[in-house]
Amino acid sequence: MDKYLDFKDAVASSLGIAEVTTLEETVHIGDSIGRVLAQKVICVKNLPSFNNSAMDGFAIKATDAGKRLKVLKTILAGDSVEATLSAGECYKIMTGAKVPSDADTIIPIEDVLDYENSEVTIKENVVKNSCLRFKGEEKALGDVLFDKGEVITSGMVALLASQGITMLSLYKKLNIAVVSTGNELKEPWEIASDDEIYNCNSYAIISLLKEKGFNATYTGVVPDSLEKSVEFVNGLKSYDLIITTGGISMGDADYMAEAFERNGLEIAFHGVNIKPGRPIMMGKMDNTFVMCLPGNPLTAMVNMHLFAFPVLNKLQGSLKVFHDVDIATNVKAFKTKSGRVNVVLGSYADGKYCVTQNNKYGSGMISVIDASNCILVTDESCESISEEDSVKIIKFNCLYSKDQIDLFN
Ligand SMILES: Nc1nc2c(c(=O)[nH]1)N[C@H]1C(S)=C(S)[C@@H](COP(=O)(O)OP(=O)(O)OC[C@H]3O[C@@H](n4cnc5c(N)ncnc54)[C@H](O)[C@@H]3O)O[C@H]1N2
Ligand code: MOO
Repeated sequence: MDKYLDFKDAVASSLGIAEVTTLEETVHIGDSIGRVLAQKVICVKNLPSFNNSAMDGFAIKATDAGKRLKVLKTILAGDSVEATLSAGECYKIMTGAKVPSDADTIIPIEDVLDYENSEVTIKENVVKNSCLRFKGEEKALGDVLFDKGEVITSGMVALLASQGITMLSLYKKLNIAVVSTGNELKEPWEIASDDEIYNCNSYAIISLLKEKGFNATYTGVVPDSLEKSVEFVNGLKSYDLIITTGGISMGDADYMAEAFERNGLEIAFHGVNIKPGRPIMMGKMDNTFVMCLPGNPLTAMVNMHLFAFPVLNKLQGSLKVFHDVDIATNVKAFKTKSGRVNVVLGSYADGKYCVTQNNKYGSGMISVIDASNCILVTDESCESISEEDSVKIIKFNCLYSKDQIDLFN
């Protein structure tokens, strides 16, 4: 960790080595929400698949405008119909019902002049084809509905179901190991003395991964021993991704970098010119992506939001890799230290961003993560953000974008 890498280079480098998972599985559309498509989806049923009425009313020929017509029959949604109109006739028709080929216009029931004894008078001004939905006008056979890499939304499920498509090829969910390090850690269900602390990182990270649609397995705490760390890491090689916290800085018990290197890790970077998160390390060990985050709880969570999710999105096969930002008005001025990238915790509501604790908090703190719902990133030249400044923020529950957006303020 001799030289700290530029933030943008670190992001580019981590995304550069992240390869989309190759494993796929077939999943029912009912269980597909938030998952990533591993196939293209082509339109197999015209949408709509027959000409139909958009309103309850009368199906007429536009040339019969102004005439009094006999209502030949009533067509309900689902009825099969044949063209049987004679001169001076029309159909009564319901929303969604098939329009016979001898009618070209629908007049809503509230727009006819009078309707009694199976006869109806049509107004003079009639626009041909009005209130008629044409076969294939929305999507036609052979159209590409979705590309590989789209993340399934409820709107997509509606379209898939409307096509009679129930089973999808999706990328298998990544197999993620979440690891903590350090002899000082006790699990939350154990008794911790005053000299010991509870492991909060693993539980927080797994919860955050779940919030964003990923699954993860907690694989335990690596003790402060190089030998044991090497052995522990060796046992994690079947995972697609390993996320560790702690043991990655310069302390006497910081063994993570060496333990992974001894297991064949190719380091993409170790140390980034950013606060919090300076000691972060990423790399690849054969086909396993490795993220070693600093142990400070605030740093670990902020690094997850900023560094981890773009990589996770790419590994999972999503086309939407990059953070989407929201624009907010800053309500309270605050200072940042120039010469490095800063990640500033804050709260967003009603179009406004408010910095957490005047940006005066330590990386070891835990409560400030809960007191915030977004981050803001400042570049190396930034020394302060003023009241009323328009700022770019990344919400903890942000969406992701296909395009890389400049995050800096
Ligand atoms: N001489 C230097 N010292 C430090 C530097 C540096 O550049 N030079 N960097 C500092 C920065 S920045 C950070 S961040 C920390 C990160 O250090 P590590 O990643 O090695 O983390 P640890 O030392 O193992 O732990 C730090 C802190 O976090 C607590 N921790 C660790 N794991 C958990 C967990 N699962 N749940 C709750 N808390 C955890 C741990 O007890 C420590 O208090 O290094 C600075 N030092
Ligand atoms: O990454 Mo550390 O948390 O900057 O103190």
